[in-house]
Amino acid sequence: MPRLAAAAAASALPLPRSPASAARRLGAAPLRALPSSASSPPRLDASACRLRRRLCSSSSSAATAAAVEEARSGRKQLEVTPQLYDYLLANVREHPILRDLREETAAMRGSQMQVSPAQAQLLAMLVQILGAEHCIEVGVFTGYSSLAVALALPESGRLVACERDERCLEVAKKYYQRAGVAHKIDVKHALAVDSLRSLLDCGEASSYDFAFVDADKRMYEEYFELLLKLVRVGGLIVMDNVLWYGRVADPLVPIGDGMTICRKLVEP
Ligand SMILES: C[S@@+](CC[C@H](N)C(=O)[O-])C[C@H]1O[C@@H](n2cnc3c(N)ncnc32)[C@H](O)[C@@H]1O
Repeated sequence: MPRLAAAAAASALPLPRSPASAARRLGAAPLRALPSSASSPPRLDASACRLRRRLCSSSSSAATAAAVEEARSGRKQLEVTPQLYDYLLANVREHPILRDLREETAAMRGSQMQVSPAQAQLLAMLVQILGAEHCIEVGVFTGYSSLAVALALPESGRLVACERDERCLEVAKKYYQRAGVAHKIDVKHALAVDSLRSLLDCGEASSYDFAFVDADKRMYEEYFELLLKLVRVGGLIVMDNVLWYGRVADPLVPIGDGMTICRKLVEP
Protein backbone atom coordinates (compact mmCIF):
# COMPACT_ATOMS: atom_id res chain seq x y z
CA MET A 1 0.00 0.00 0.00
CA PRO A 2 2.74 2.61 0.60
CA ARG A 3 3.78 2.48 -3.09
CA LEU A 4 0.14 2.77 -4.12
CA ALA A 5 -0.33 5.74 -1.86
CA ALA A 6 2.90 7.34 -3.09
CA ALA A 7 1.84 6.92 -6.69
CA ALA A 8 -1.58 8.30 -5.87
CA ALA A 9 0.00 11.32 -4.25
CA ALA A 10 1.84 11.97 -7.48
CA SER A 11 -1.20 11.45 -9.67
CA ALA A 12 -3.87 13.91 -10.71
CA LEU A 13 -6.54 12.03 -8.82
CA PRO A 14 -5.88 10.42 -5.44
CA LEU A 15 -6.69 6.83 -4.52
CA PRO A 16 -8.85 6.02 -1.51
CA ARG A 17 -7.16 6.50 1.86
CA SER A 18 -7.73 4.02 4.61
CA PRO A 19 -10.17 5.19 7.28
CA ALA A 20 -7.40 5.03 9.89
CA SER A 21 -5.02 7.19 7.89
CA ALA A 22 -7.82 9.63 7.12
CA ALA A 23 -8.55 9.89 10.83
CA ARG A 24 -4.87 10.38 11.66
CA ARG A 25 -4.55 13.03 8.96
CA LEU A 26 -7.57 14.81 10.33
CA GLY A 27 -6.50 14.38 13.93
CA ALA A 28 -10.00 13.23 14.74
CA ALA A 29 -11.69 10.20 16.15
CA PRO A 30 -14.16 8.50 13.79
CA LEU A 31 -17.50 10.28 14.01
CA ARG A 32 -19.70 7.56 12.75
CA ALA A 33 -19.37 4.33 10.88
CA LEU A 34 -20.82 3.88 7.42
CA PRO A 35 -22.74 0.65 6.84
CA SER A 36 -20.32 -2.16 6.17
CA SER A 37 -20.40 -5.91 5.68
CA ALA A 38 -19.96 -8.18 8.68
CA SER A 39 -16.50 -9.18 7.51
CA SER A 40 -15.09 -5.69 7.16
CA PRO A 41 -14.44 -3.10 9.85
CA PRO A 42 -16.71 -0.05 10.09
CA ARG A 43 -15.58 2.72 7.78
CA LEU A 44 -15.04 6.34 8.66
CA ASP A 45 -16.87 8.99 6.67
CA ALA A 46 -13.84 11.27 6.25
CA SER A 47 -15.82 14.19 4.79
CA ALA A 48 -18.02 14.21 7.88
CA CYS A 49 -14.86 14.34 10.00
CA ARG A 50 -13.47 17.22 7.98
CA LEU A 51 -16.66 19.16 8.36
CA ARG A 52 -16.92 18.47 12.05
CA ARG A 53 -13.34 19.57 12.58
CA ARG A 54 -14.04 22.85 10.83
CA LEU A 55 -17.12 23.48 12.92
CA CYS A 56 -16.26 22.06 16.33
CA SER A 57 -14.47 25.11 17.74
CA SER A 58 -17.50 27.36 17.35
CA SER A 59 -20.57 25.12 17.44
CA SER A 60 -22.41 22.96 19.84
CA SER A 61 -22.36 19.25 19.05
CA ALA A 62 -26.08 19.33 18.12
CA ALA A 63 -25.48 22.14 15.63
CA THR A 64 -22.46 20.29 14.26
CA ALA A 65 -24.43 17.10 13.74
CA ALA A 66 -27.16 19.08 11.94
CA ALA A 67 -24.57 20.75 9.68
CA VAL A 68 -22.99 17.37 8.91
CA GLU A 69 -26.35 15.93 7.92
CA GLU A 70 -27.14 18.97 5.79
CA ALA A 71 -23.84 18.71 3.93
CA ARG A 72 -24.32 14.98 3.51
CA SER A 73 -27.79 15.31 2.01
CA GLY A 74 -26.69 18.24 -0.17
CA ARG A 75 -24.03 16.05 -1.78
CA LYS A 76 -26.45 14.48 -4.21
CA GLN A 77 -25.54 11.46 -6.27
CA LEU A 78 -27.60 10.87 -9.36
CA GLU A 79 -29.34 7.52 -9.51
CA VAL A 80 -29.28 6.05 -13.00
CA THR A 81 -32.93 5.19 -13.55
CA PRO A 82 -33.96 3.06 -16.57
CA GLN A 83 -35.16 6.27 -18.27
CA LEU A 84 -31.84 8.02 -17.67
CA TYR A 85 -29.94 4.95 -18.89
CA ASP A 86 -32.03 4.94 -22.10
CA TYR A 87 -31.28 8.64 -22.54
CA LEU A 88 -27.54 8.02 -22.10
CA LEU A 89 -27.68 5.11 -24.51
CA ALA A 90 -29.45 7.22 -27.11
CA ASN A 91 -26.82 9.94 -26.83
CA VAL A 92 -23.56 8.06 -26.44
CA ARG A 93 -21.46 7.37 -29.53
CA GLU A 94 -21.46 3.60 -30.01
CA HIS A 95 -19.94 1.81 -32.98
CA PRO A 96 -22.57 -0.50 -34.57
CA ILE A 97 -20.40 -3.56 -33.88
CA LEU A 98 -20.06 -2.55 -30.23
CA ARG A 99 -23.86 -2.33 -30.11
CA ASP A 100 -24.17 -5.83 -31.63
CA LEU A 101 -21.68 -7.15 -29.07
CA ARG A 102 -23.58 -5.50 -26.23
CA GLU A 103 -26.83 -7.05 -27.47
CA GLU A 104 -25.31 -10.53 -27.80
CA THR A 105 -23.71 -10.26 -24.36
CA ALA A 106 -27.01 -9.14 -22.78
CA ALA A 107 -28.30 -12.68 -23.16
CA MET A 108 -25.22 -14.20 -21.51
CA ARG A 109 -24.51 -15.02 -17.89
CA GLY A 110 -22.50 -12.23 -16.27
CA SER A 111 -23.64 -9.60 -18.78
CA GLN A 112 -23.77 -7.02 -15.99
CA MET A 113 -19.95 -7.19 -15.87
CA GLN A 114 -19.67 -5.38 -19.17
CA VAL A 115 -18.69 -1.70 -18.99
CA SER A 116 -21.41 0.73 -20.01
CA PRO A 117 -21.32 2.41 -23.43
CA ALA A 118 -20.57 5.71 -21.66
CA GLN A 119 -17.59 4.18 -19.81
CA ALA A 120 -16.31 2.66 -23.05
CA GLN A 121 -16.59 6.04 -24.74
CA LEU A 122 -14.59 7.60 -21.90
CA LEU A 123 -11.86 4.95 -22.30
CA ALA A 124 -11.73 5.51 -26.05
CA MET A 125 -11.50 9.25 -25.54
CA LEU A 126 -8.65 8.89 -23.03
CA VAL A 127 -6.76 6.69 -25.49
CA GLN A 128 -7.23 9.29 -28.22
CA ILE A 129 -6.29 12.27 -26.02
CA LEU A 130 -3.14 10.44 -24.92
CA GLY A 131 -2.29 9.52 -28.50
CA ALA A 132 -1.82 6.01 -27.08
CA GLU A 133 -0.24 3.32 -29.25
CA HIS A 134 0.38 0.60 -26.66
CA CYS A 135 -2.39 -0.42 -24.28
CA ILE A 136 -3.17 -3.21 -21.83
CA GLU A 137 -6.52 -4.48 -20.62
CA VAL A 138 -6.91 -6.77 -17.62
CA GLY A 139 -10.34 -8.47 -17.74
CA VAL A 140 -11.76 -8.75 -21.26
CA PHE A 141 -14.99 -10.74 -20.73
CA THR A 142 -16.71 -10.69 -24.16
CA GLY A 143 -14.59 -7.80 -25.36
CA TYR A 144 -16.71 -4.64 -25.13
CA SER A 145 -14.15 -2.32 -23.52
CA SER A 146 -11.21 -3.86 -25.40
CA LEU A 147 -13.02 -3.42 -28.71
CA ALA A 148 -13.78 0.23 -27.86
CA VAL A 149 -10.08 0.80 -27.08
CA ALA A 150 -8.90 -1.04 -30.21
CA LEU A 151 -11.25 1.02 -32.39
CA ALA A 152 -9.75 4.19 -30.90
CA LEU A 153 -6.17 3.09 -31.57
CA PRO A 154 -4.33 4.03 -34.76
CA GLU A 155 -3.53 1.27 -37.28
CA SER A 156 -0.06 0.91 -35.74
CA GLY A 157 -1.54 0.59 -32.22
CA ARG A 158 -1.51 -2.57 -30.12
CA LEU A 159 -3.64 -3.75 -27.21
CA VAL A 160 -2.59 -6.61 -24.94
CA ALA A 161 -5.89 -8.15 -23.77
CA CYS A 162 -5.64 -10.40 -20.68
CA GLU A 163 -8.44 -12.86 -19.91
CA ARG A 164 -8.59 -16.30 -18.27
CA ASP A 165 -11.94 -17.47 -19.64
CA GLU A 166 -11.70 -19.12 -23.05
CA ARG A 167 -15.43 -19.01 -23.80
CA CYS A 168 -15.57 -15.26 -23.25
CA LEU A 169 -12.58 -14.85 -25.51
CA GLU A 170 -14.30 -16.75 -28.32
CA VAL A 171 -17.03 -14.11 -28.37
CA ALA A 172 -14.50 -11.28 -28.10
CA LYS A 173 -12.38 -12.58 -30.96
CA LYS A 174 -15.44 -12.92 -33.21
CA TYR A 175 -16.19 -9.21 -32.73
CA TYR A 176 -12.55 -8.13 -33.07
CA GLN A 177 -12.64 -9.83 -36.51
CA ARG A 178 -15.96 -8.30 -37.46
CA ALA A 179 -14.75 -4.82 -36.54
CA GLY A 180 -11.51 -5.32 -38.50
CA VAL A 181 -9.26 -4.71 -35.47
CA ALA A 182 -8.10 -8.27 -34.66
CA HIS A 183 -4.60 -7.44 -35.93
CA LYS A 184 -4.29 -4.75 -33.23
CA ILE A 185 -5.13 -7.10 -30.34
CA ASP A 186 -2.71 -9.52 -28.70
CA VAL A 187 -4.97 -11.83 -26.68
CA LYS A 188 -3.32 -13.41 -23.62
CA HIS A 189 -5.39 -16.35 -22.45
CA ALA A 190 -3.98 -16.86 -18.95
CA LEU A 191 -4.12 -15.49 -15.44
CA ALA A 192 -3.58 -11.77 -15.88
CA VAL A 193 -0.87 -11.58 -13.24
CA ASP A 194 1.22 -14.09 -15.22
CA SER A 195 0.66 -12.20 -18.47
CA LEU A 196 1.72 -8.90 -16.90
CA ARG A 197 4.81 -10.47 -15.31
CA SER A 198 5.80 -12.02 -18.63
CA LEU A 199 5.53 -8.61 -20.35
CA LEU A 200 8.00 -7.29 -17.76
CA ASP A 201 10.24 -10.34 -18.25
CA CYS A 202 10.27 -9.54 -21.98
CA GLY A 203 11.72 -6.10 -21.22
CA GLU A 204 8.53 -4.10 -21.78
CA ALA A 205 8.77 -1.89 -18.69
CA SER A 206 7.68 1.73 -19.26
CA SER A 207 6.51 0.95 -22.78
CA TYR A 208 2.73 1.20 -22.43
CA ASP A 209 0.66 4.36 -22.66
CA PHE A 210 -2.60 3.20 -21.18
CA ALA A 211 -3.96 0.37 -19.04
CA PHE A 212 -7.48 -0.53 -18.00
CA VAL A 213 -8.14 -2.94 -15.12
CA ASP A 214 -11.55 -4.59 -14.79
CA ALA A 215 -10.98 -8.04 -13.29
CA ASP A 216 -10.71 -9.82 -9.91
CA LYS A 217 -10.74 -7.11 -7.25
CA ARG A 218 -8.53 -8.90 -4.69
CA MET A 219 -5.68 -8.64 -7.18
CA TYR A 220 -6.06 -4.91 -7.86
CA GLU A 221 -3.08 -3.88 -5.75
CA GLU A 222 -0.85 -6.41 -7.50
CA TYR A 223 -2.11 -5.32 -10.94
CA PHE A 224 -1.51 -1.69 -10.01
CA GLU A 225 2.09 -2.38 -8.95
CA LEU A 226 2.84 -4.33 -12.14
CA LEU A 227 1.17 -1.75 -14.36
CA LEU A 228 3.06 1.05 -12.63
CA LYS A 229 6.18 -0.63 -14.03
CA LEU A 230 4.72 -1.31 -17.47
CA VAL A 231 3.20 2.12 -18.10
CA ARG A 232 5.44 4.99 -19.16
CA VAL A 233 5.69 8.29 -17.33
CA GLY A 234 2.68 10.34 -18.42
CA GLY A 235 0.66 7.21 -19.15
CA LEU A 236 -2.68 6.37 -17.55
CA ILE A 237 -3.88 3.47 -15.44
CA VAL A 238 -7.66 3.24 -15.15
CA MET A 239 -9.12 0.96 -12.49
CA ASP A 240 -12.82 0.07 -12.60
CA ASN A 241 -15.18 -0.74 -9.71
CA VAL A 242 -13.09 1.03 -7.09
CA LEU A 243 -16.26 1.95 -5.17
CA TRP A 244 -17.39 -1.69 -5.33
CA TYR A 245 -21.14 -1.14 -5.09
CA GLY A 246 -20.67 1.66 -2.58
CA ARG A 247 -18.95 -0.53 0.01
CA VAL A 248 -15.97 1.86 0.01
CA ALA A 249 -16.24 5.16 1.89
CA ASP A 250 -14.82 8.49 0.71
CA PRO A 251 -15.40 8.05 -3.01
CA LEU A 252 -13.11 9.96 -5.32
CA VAL A 253 -14.19 9.61 -8.92
CA PRO A 254 -17.81 8.51 -8.95
CA ILE A 255 -17.89 7.43 -12.58
CA GLY A 256 -19.99 4.30 -12.81
CA ASP A 257 -18.93 2.07 -9.93
CA GLY A 258 -15.91 4.22 -9.15
CA MET A 259 -13.72 4.20 -12.22
CA THR A 260 -10.47 5.73 -10.94
CA ILE A 261 -7.93 7.35 -13.23
CA CYS A 262 -4.26 7.50 -12.20
CA ARG A 263 -1.57 9.26 -14.22
CA LYS A 264 1.99 8.02 -13.73
CA LEU A 265 4.23 11.02 -13.08
CA VAL A 266 7.58 9.48 -12.14
CA GLU A 267 9.38 6.14 -12.37
CA PRO A 268 8.73 4.15 -9.17
C1 LIG B 1 -15.85 -7.32 -15.20
S1 LIG B 1 -15.41 -8.49 -16.39
C2 LIG B 1 -14.65 -7.52 -17.64
C3 LIG B 1 -15.63 -6.75 -18.47
C4 LIG B 1 -15.03 -6.14 -19.70
N1 LIG B 1 -14.09 -5.11 -19.36
C5 LIG B 1 -16.12 -5.63 -20.60
O1 LIG B 1 -16.25 -4.42 -20.77
O2 LIG B 1 -16.90 -6.44 -21.12
C6 LIG B 1 -14.07 -9.29 -15.60
C7 LIG B 1 -13.36 -10.34 -16.44
O3 LIG B 1 -12.11 -10.59 -15.81
C8 LIG B 1 -11.81 -11.95 -15.97
N2 LIG B 1 -10.86 -12.32 -14.91
C9 LIG B 1 -11.11 -12.39 -13.59
N3 LIG B 1 -10.01 -12.73 -12.93
C10 LIG B 1 -9.04 -12.88 -13.85
C11 LIG B 1 -7.66 -13.24 -13.78
N4 LIG B 1 -7.08 -13.51 -12.61
N5 LIG B 1 -6.95 -13.29 -14.93
C12 LIG B 1 -7.53 -13.01 -16.12
N6 LIG B 1 -8.84 -12.68 -16.25
C13 LIG B 1 -9.58 -12.61 -15.13
C14 LIG B 1 -13.14 -12.65 -15.83
O4 LIG B 1 -13.09 -13.93 -16.46
C15 LIG B 1 -14.08 -11.66 -16.53
O5 LIG B 1 -14.27 -12.03 -17.86
